[in-house]
Amino acid sequence: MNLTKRAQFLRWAKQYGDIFYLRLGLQDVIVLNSAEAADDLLTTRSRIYSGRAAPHVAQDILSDGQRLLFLPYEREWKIARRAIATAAGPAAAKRIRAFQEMESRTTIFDLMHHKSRGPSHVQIANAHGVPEGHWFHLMRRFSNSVPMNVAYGKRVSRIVDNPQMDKLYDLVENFSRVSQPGHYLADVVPLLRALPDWLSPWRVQAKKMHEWEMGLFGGLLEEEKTILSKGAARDNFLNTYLRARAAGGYADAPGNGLVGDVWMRDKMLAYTAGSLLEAASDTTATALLAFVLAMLCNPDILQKAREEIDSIAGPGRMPTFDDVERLPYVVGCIQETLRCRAPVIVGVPHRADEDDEYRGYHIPKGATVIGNAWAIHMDPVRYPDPTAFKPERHLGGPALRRAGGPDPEGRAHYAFGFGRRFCGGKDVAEASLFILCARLLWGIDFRAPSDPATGTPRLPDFRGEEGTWSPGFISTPVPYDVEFAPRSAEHADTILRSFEELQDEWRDMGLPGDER
Ligand code: HEM
Repeated sequence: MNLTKRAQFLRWAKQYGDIFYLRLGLQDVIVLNSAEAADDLLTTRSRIYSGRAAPHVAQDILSDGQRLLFLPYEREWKIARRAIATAAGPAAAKRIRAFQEMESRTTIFDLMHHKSRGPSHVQIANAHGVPEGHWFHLMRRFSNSVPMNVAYGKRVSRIVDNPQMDKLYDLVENFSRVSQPGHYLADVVPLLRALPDWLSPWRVQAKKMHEWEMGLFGGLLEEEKTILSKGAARDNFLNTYLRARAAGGYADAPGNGLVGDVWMRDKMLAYTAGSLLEAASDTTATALLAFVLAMLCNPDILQKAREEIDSIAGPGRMPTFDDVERLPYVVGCIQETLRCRAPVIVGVPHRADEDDEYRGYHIPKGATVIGNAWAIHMDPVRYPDPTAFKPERHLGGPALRRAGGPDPEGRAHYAFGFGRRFCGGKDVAEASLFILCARLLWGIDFRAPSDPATGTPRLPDFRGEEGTWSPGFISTPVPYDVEFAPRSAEHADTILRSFEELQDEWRDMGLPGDER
């Protein structure tokens, strides 16, 4: 969604109240702008509102109907989602913490050594328009390495020359662009779908994009199958699934959809594993980049968060997951980042699968229903002074601080969505954010470079809109420069020692060490 449309949505929310109706082409669209309306429909009545209003070109052609995010609320989605829960649900998230802990040590080491390469590096734009050598890539490496490990048992060990990671970020950006409502006329005018290929360049283009996506997702599936054919049983989503499917009698299951009504066939499996990658990488990276910006724009809050960390961990010891209950203000900073700038800024649209009535309005079957996270997060009743960054809003006890879940009571924010379509990796995401943000605050001094002419920090405005955040489905900060350094010689020593020990730990796990 571009900036103008986003601003328009908020203006309409202010003008027309917490629920309004739009017509986009032939599509009925209902926008829910308050927590109450979104909870009432998307959570309490989730039996009706868990479908997806999938754009025809992005789902039926580009994804060949296999992308989890846009699957209708039917059998295929339930099977895929159950499989994801075993790999990234709350129980799995506890196991994944060990890997996140290790990757955070690498990232802290990388940040400590990061040097901006000066103005010339800005010329070489890498994946997603981020300059080569920019610190954004350090956060993206971390955010991509976690789901790479969950889905495929791999890790991203380099900070440059990661073709699979670059392609993934390109793929997410492309998908985010082409799945915008109305991007293709054929999305809103179904008659056009009957035209032959020679009159439908959009279809030919989308089929090519599908082949390009399968180059990544299908290639990763084939790699894992080859590993498995040599007898290697590994503890990752694909390997575990392929073994279970073989035990269920379907070692080979080419094609789309399900086999035996229970198992995903290959293409669906490739897309489901790929969904883990695409759902986890850019969202987590965006939250991390927004967190750093929020801290830089609010030095008093940064100072307070540091003091909390310093009160529990000295320079000789990094904070760990066991410290989470003792760091409520740091957790509050993370929650407040997600509230002020939810990465999926207006949420992923749901679909009404039946006719319904709500507060005297008729909601027709097939309507797109949007839980507008942005408007909910800017509601001055729920969040007084909503544009201000106030971590203390979230200090209301463990449930409120940690919540973000499908429970409508006491939620800190709605950045992870609604009801049965609620984010499939929320616990993994929260753990990634906690461990990296806590360690960043603990060990690294970070500041915006000063403008040589004025002497003031050169920084986009966290509360601004134009020029700070990218347009699109995922609203990420545009690249901004930061200078990083260890907070003290003792902190540097701890980070270095931990990084050196880590190399043996990677080897023991059969994973590549950090190539620096
Ligand atoms: C800060 C990080 C993240 C944010 C803000 C985020 C947010 C979201 C949102 C808003 C949705 C759509 C919910 C709805 O339709 O109401 C979603 C879906 C999903 N997320 Fe996340 N997510 C994050 C990280 C992750 C991670 C780390 C994983 C996996 C390890 C993950 C897996 C998924 C999956 C599989 C879905 C698809 C749900 C479906 O359509 O059934 N997400 N996420």
